[in-house]
Amino acid sequence: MITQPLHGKNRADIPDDYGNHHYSPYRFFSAEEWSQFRADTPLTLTADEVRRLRSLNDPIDLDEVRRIYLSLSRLLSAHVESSHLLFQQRKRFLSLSDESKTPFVIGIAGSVAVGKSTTARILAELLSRWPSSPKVDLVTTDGFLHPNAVLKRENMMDRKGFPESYDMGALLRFLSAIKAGQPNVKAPTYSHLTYDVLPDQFQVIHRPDILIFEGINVLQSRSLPADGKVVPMVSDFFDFSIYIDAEEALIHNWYVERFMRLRETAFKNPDSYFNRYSQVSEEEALSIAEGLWQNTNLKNLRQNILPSRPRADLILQKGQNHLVETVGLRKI
Ligand SMILES: Nc1ncnc2c1ncn2[C@@H]1O[C@H](COP(=O)(O)OP(=O)(O)O)[C@@H](O)[C@H]1O
Ligand SMILES: CC(C)(COP(=O)(O)O)[C@@H](O)C(=O)NCCC(=O)O
Repeated sequence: MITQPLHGKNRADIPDDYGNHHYSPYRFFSAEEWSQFRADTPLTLTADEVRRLRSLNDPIDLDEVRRIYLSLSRLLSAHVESSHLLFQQRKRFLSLSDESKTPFVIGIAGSVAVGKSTTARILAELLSRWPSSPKVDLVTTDGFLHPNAVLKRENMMDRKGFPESYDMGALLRFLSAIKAGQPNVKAPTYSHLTYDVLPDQFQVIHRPDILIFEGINVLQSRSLPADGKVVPMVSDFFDFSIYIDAEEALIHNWYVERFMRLRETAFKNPDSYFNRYSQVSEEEALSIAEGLWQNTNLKNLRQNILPSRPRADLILQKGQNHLVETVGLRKI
């Protein structure tokens, strides 16, 4: 783990597991250095609200919001403001009068169990409390998974989360409608309880100022189709993107710990897809969690998720206890 001050340093100067390149497109900061950039950004969340927003097994508290999220909120505020200015300038340049501003889209990527949902919810809440009171919506990509019936038919149940398990067409159409400023855009939803897409249940997104789009696949590129058609990537629709990172061994622990805690809580619900795992022995449950991690989530992390990290504008690198230790910001 990095202990020396990082301020202004290129990652290339620091020997670590990101590789020893001569040039790094990121500037890395320790959490303490990063926290200084909050300047006078006010803390608008209470300890209770943070507790309500965090996911199971995520110990984030007000200190972490102060250390990491206030600076991030300030940085995002600068990006949103400059995108408004650029929009106005382009409108003048093109002599347009009727074009209206479309949502600022923030993508959040990272492994299963790394804590994307907590980050997404904390950010959504902080951003919506800016003095300008922007309308902030949050959509997760799991709603765009193919239903279990399709995954089973295609023999892909152990590929849930892999690129082919999503309805990419629907996902790109959704983002395209959002960026086109369309009203009442429908996003499909997913239930972790039933482990399936919820048929006929949609989230309606009506012209937000900011959309946070969170999921393991949001920074992945698509392989070019054989017919040579040009297809957009999800990240083409992003104004800013964040990758939540941690060492494989830590995420592995978090996944298994969460599974064992869900066994004591959500899995006990008779409607839970995993209900049977609340009834097996602890040893058996551990081996099931281990199997899901090794055969699906770890493979996906190595093959598809981690390779998308270099596309992020910002990398939040977590250490023990889910706390962010290093922040990498892409150089402009
Ligand atoms: N089997 C499950 N039952 C209930 N909730 C779950 C289950 N798996 C994951 N979750 C919850 O779903 C959310 C998303 O989890 P995940 O996709 O692993 O991403 P992350 O941990 O990065 O937020 C988290 O809040 C997690 O606690
Ligand atoms: C639904 C998920 C793919 C996460 O999807 P996301 O919201 O990031 O698009 C993941 O929670 C999952 O179900 N993985 C499959 C293996 C497992 O049950 O852990």
